[in-house]
Amino acid sequence: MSRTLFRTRIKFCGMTRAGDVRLASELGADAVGFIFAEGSPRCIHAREARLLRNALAPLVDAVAVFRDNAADDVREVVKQVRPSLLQFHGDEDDAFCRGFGVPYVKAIGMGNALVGDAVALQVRYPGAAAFLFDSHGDGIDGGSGQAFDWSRLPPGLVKPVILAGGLGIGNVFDAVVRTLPWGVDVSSGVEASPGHKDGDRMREFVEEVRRADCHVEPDIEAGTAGAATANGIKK
Ligand SMILES: O=C(O)c1ccccc1NCC(=O)[C@H](O)[C@H](O)COP(=O)(O)O
Repeated sequence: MSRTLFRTRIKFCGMTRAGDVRLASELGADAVGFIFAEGSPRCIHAREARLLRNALAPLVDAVAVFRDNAADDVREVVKQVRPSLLQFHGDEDDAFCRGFGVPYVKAIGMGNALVGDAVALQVRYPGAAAFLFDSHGDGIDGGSGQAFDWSRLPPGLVKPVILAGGLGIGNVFDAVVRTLPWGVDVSSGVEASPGHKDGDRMREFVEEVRRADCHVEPDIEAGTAGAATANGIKK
């Protein structure tokens, strides 16, 4: 697809306030994330997420984020919140992730030394709708605000790639131009404090992603270097 016609998808994660959800919708975000991972400062109850979901505009996805939650917890969230996507950050296998009748995204922790190549990931998670690469692993948690080395993204993935981990106003332009992901996911980088988003940062983040979408590297346009992206989609 021509880069000029491509729009990098944006997910704002770790929502805890209806006003932030509403603003995300108005800014043109594609999705917001609700965290159900125990121990996260952004963790909310299914009942709260259900109310937050009602603040979401039509055509914006609600994503429910888990880390090794019990199947009953996931079922309860699916029932109450009706997310359009599930996102799994723990050691869940494909059978578990597929077991709820909702498409899922598998988060891959780039903090781990051994991530596996594209083939290994796709064989391990054949049901995944997309892979989200984040910085967690080796003592680092999801939503850490830490970036990883983007050159470690496994090339040749057929499924869409969502880039996460330490993105913010200062680096998301470079991140998009260098890795050409299907989408970007941010939490800490647009926050005033954990779970409380900063409206100005959210707006600037969207502007930076859109600026990157309009920025066509000559070598990418000519199809010489970097045209085949981490997610295998030529833009
Ligand atoms: O955000 C959390 O607190 C969290 C805790 C446990 C598992 C996942 C979590 N976040 C989910 C995410 O989608 C990403 O990790 C996040 O958007 C990227 O975080 P950040 O580096 O803060 O931008």
